[in-house]
Amino acid sequence: MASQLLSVPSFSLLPKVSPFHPPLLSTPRKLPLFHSTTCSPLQSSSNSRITNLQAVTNTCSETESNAPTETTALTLRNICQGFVPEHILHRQALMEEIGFVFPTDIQREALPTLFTGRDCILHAQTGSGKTLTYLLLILSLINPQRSSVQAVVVVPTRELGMQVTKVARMLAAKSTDVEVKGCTVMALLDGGMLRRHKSWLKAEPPAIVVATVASLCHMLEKHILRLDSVKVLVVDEVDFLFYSSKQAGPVRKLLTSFSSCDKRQTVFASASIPQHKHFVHDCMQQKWTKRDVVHIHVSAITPMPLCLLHKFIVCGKKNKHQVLLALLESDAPESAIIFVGEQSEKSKKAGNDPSTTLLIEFLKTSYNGSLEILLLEEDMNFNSRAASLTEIRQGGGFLLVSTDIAARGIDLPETTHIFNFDLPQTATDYLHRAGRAGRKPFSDRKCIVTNLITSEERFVLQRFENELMFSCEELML
Ligand SMILES: Nc1ncnc2c1ncn2[C@@H]1O[C@H](COP(=O)(O)OP(=O)(O)OP(=O)(O)O)[C@@H](O)[C@H]1O
Repeated sequence: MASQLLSVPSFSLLPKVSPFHPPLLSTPRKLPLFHSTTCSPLQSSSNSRITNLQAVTNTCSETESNAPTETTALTLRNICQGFVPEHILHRQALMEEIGFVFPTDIQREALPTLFTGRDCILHAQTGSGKTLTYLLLILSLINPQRSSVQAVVVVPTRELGMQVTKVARMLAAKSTDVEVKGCTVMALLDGGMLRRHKSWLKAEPPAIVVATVASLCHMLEKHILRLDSVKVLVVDEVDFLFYSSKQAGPVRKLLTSFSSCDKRQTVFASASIPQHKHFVHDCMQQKWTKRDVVHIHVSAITPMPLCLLHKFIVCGKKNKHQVLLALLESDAPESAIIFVGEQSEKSKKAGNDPSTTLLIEFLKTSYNGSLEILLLEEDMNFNSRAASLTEIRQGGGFLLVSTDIAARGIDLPETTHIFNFDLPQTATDYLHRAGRAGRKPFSDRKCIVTNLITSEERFVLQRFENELMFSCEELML
């Protein structure tokens, strides 16, 4: 089994410097373009891999998962029965209304392992349902009768935290037909009202806390929150947090000083784990996880969803706005996100307007379509950021201009088009931006990612194509 998959080209995003381990290669490997057919949701995923590092004693060999062959009728309920409380599985909202009937590949591969209590690294494409995977584990472990924090989910941004909290509350809500206490979920996020949270934590600790790193560490350092009763600690977008100069230190402290890996189940999730073998090794060495951590890698040879079609158009910097307008008219997206690069410090100092502002102003005067134009960027205050996303969530039909703040984890399933008005900095950023579209796990619908580039940027896009193994079709002006 172990050797079978070793010949498959391994996907690995290579950052310039790894916070996990010194880089092995300084330049990205040029990989052949490789396409494979997507796994039907009901088939076992032939390109998924599960690595158990203890079993293979540091060789980082990868074994094909032994997913059952007769999975045709396997439902989420089948997988969760006996682990997740019946009243949650019974809830109409979970199974039918929301449409969570069949498991996605990562849910089918990971849940049985997670239910055994093993630490896991969930490594699967954007929009593949990693959130529901770890939330179902959490619901299988917590006791609503106990008044203590039993699960913590750490996220990189307030926006992602709000989204995860919403899903957790929906799943954990008190059932109407049975006498079972619902679980409380606290959102402990940057920009939140920490004073109110302090009183809440003292009066009646919630069972689940969804937190940004800074807010969580603040509460831990002030001894307002303790992790003694925590059974499961999830770090979502784990690579992003480890690469963030501000957040990496506090995350490590959280994993090793504020709590011990021996006393909790640890789950890491992301669609991109650069140099994942080193990362798994470091997880064990640094005691971020136990030594029998399992790396569950779904769609290892197709890092981006195959329902995404990638295009590019070469244009001059000066006519980018007009080209975008023409694309919006010709493509007529149902909902779209336009990603714009962050303003440089130099440009800020020179007193220039950020590109986001310029683009919003241009669209407001020139775009005649029916989509509502919205803005999301770091420099907005937290209330305006929340308002932008709330407006979006009330039904699609949006044209969201955003920096990379919307690139990680944000789930807007109505998004049909992504426009990279400015190219992202890295292939990993490309993967996450593109992955804001194509987020309906069982849909065949194609979504489009269009890159507006100058002729000098063509080689950068080609590098992304090689690293992420996709190909981009050229559009002519
Ligand atoms: N079993 C399922 N059946 C149908 N839809 C599902 C299922 N599981 C998850 N989804 C939906 O799929 C979408 C993507 O899920 P989710 O946000 O968890 O993706 P993700 O893997 O965390 O992506 P990312 O890496 O971008 O954060 C959500 O809208 C979610 O409701």
